[in-house]
Amino acid sequence: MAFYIEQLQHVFPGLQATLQNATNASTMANDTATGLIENIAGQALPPELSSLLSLLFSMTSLRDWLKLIVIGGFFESCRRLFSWVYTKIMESFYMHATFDGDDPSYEWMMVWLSKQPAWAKTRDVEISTETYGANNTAVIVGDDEDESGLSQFDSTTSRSISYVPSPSKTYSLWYKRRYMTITRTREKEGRYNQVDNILHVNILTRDHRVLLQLLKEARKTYIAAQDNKLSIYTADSYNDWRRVTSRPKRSLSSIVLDPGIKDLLLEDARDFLASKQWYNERGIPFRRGYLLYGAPGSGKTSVIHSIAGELELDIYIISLSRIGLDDSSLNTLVSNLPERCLALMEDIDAAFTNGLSRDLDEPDLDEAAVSKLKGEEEDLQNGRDSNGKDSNGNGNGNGNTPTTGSRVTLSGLLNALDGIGAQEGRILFATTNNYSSLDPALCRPGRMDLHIEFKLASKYQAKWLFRQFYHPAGVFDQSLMNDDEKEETQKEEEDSEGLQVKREKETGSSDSGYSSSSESSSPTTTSSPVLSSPSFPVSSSPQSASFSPSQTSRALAEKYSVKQIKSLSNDFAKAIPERQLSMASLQGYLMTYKTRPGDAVKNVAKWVQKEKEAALLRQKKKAGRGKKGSVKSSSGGGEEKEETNTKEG
Ligand SMILES: Nc1ncnc2c1ncn2[C@@H]1O[C@H](COP(=O)(O)OP(=O)(O)OP(=O)(O)O)[C@@H](O)[C@H]1O
Repeated sequence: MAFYIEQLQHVFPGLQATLQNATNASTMANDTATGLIENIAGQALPPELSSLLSLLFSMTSLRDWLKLIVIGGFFESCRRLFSWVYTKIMESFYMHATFDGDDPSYEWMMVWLSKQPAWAKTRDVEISTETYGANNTAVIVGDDEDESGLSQFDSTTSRSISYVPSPSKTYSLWYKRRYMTITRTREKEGRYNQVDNILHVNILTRDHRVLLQLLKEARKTYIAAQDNKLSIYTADSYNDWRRVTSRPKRSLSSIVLDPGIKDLLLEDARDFLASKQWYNERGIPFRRGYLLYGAPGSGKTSVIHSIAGELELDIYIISLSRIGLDDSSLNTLVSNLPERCLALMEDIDAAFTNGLSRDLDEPDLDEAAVSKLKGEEEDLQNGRDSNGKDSNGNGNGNGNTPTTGSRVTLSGLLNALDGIGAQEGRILFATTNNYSSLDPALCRPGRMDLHIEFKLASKYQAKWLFRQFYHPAGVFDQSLMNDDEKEETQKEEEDSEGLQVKREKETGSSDSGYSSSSESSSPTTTSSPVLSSPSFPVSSSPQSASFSPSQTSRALAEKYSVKQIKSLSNDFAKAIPERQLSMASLQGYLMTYKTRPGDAVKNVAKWVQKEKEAALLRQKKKAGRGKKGSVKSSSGGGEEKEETNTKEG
């Protein structure tokens, strides 16, 4: 204790001295301040103000604040100077490139980055179950197989989990021995604060060729990642094109049409794309339009999908019935199409006929078109006819008139298709089930140059669909056939054409399955033979055929040789009535016998019979409704008359 007291006595004088010094300093400062104030006051300040100032300066905390402001100001200036010097250095030694999320180049860069090892090793990540497009710019986690053989997907969403480096973080990597930093940011912009992704790339070089090389490489990587896929774009509510998905290309050989149609379409489109100069020299607008019309479920959308894949064109879906679409936004959309692309307008008649052929509860055509192009299994199982359309594409006939939210007028569409703003180099495909309702102005060459009719399935198509479906290699690839097989196939094709020519002579009408614009008559003068044909509706009802999930098991697949499949296909075709069922319904039927071609042939006659009966029933119902409707409209809404008519019916 005595020791501590002694120590305190030692320290105390020291403390006393320090305090004395501080007080002296403070008094000196006070004196200085007072002197300063007196000086100023002596010059101009009124006595009240000078006394206030002297009071303020006598407060030590204020002096400390002043010191802090001076020191803080100094450091802030240093920081700004450093940042200015840094920016100058960056500007003079680095190249800075910005990639906007809306631009395809952003996608190229993201795909390229996803292939860089540094991207996968990053430790600051954003986890998501998003697929980030089919190009997969994300690192996919956990699709290893567990013991049960199932992928370890997120059980609630059935999606795989993936990650991408977090936004607003800077990542560095080396590119061609150059240091490079990458920052992905998310910025809100526009009136509605829509989020925009931006990629900032800094490369330590002054050589523009490095950036160019990087871009080329990124584009190549993107194309390689796209291998066998095509991108599908739709317009968002701001009329900007957005890539909604990419789908695997569909091989053209998987679509069975009457001989010549696929070649005609593909060759024509190929020829068009290669003849830009020819068009320019003659002053003809470099655009080509195809109108595919006819029975629902006959392969119109599928063939467009395949052609886009063959020509390596992305598909841009223009939905004329989109809510909020008007003439000017349609014009903007069409003029914003890229130079080489395939624009698709599905059900072109629906926009002007208020859904003449569509069900009330049908989803937005935009969505419908995308999902159709996805080629979903569900779609395959039910056949296209599950959407409720009959073979004439006339919907459910319930008399209700669906309203579309679109405000596009015919003249607006005509202008968009070949007005001044219309994009050069684009290929337009339009489809309709109701050819006769189209305005001749819409169908004239220049807008729709080639009109191709898709009919209900012929025996030839039924046979080849069967072969494709059950061929052990998946697709009956004609290029892999030996000479004998090729000869046989050619004979079959000729027979098919011969049959058509014969029928043409008999009936005086062409049944070639397609007609070009030069052959086709105006839609107002002739109704499509298919649409007016009394064929029965083509509803595929998988339930109607005997079906149990276990029967479709691959494990139970019967083994058939190509020869057997061929012979079965002939029997199958014999049982299918000519031009009465859609290809989609045939496909739907075959789906119920996925691995049992023998049973498919055995039961086909029964199925056809059932389909006929169901179709007759539907036709009767429809006729009854038609009668009722016509009396209703002519009676001016008289309830009494309607009741009488129903009774009569
Ligand atoms: N000619 C065909 N060859 C092979 N499959 C076909 C053919 N026609 C239709 N399909 C099958 O039927 C389904 C529906 O076809 P798709 O959507 O192309 O018909 P669509 O004519 O466009 O019908 P819609 O007029 O109703 O739009 C697809 O799954 C497709 O595989």
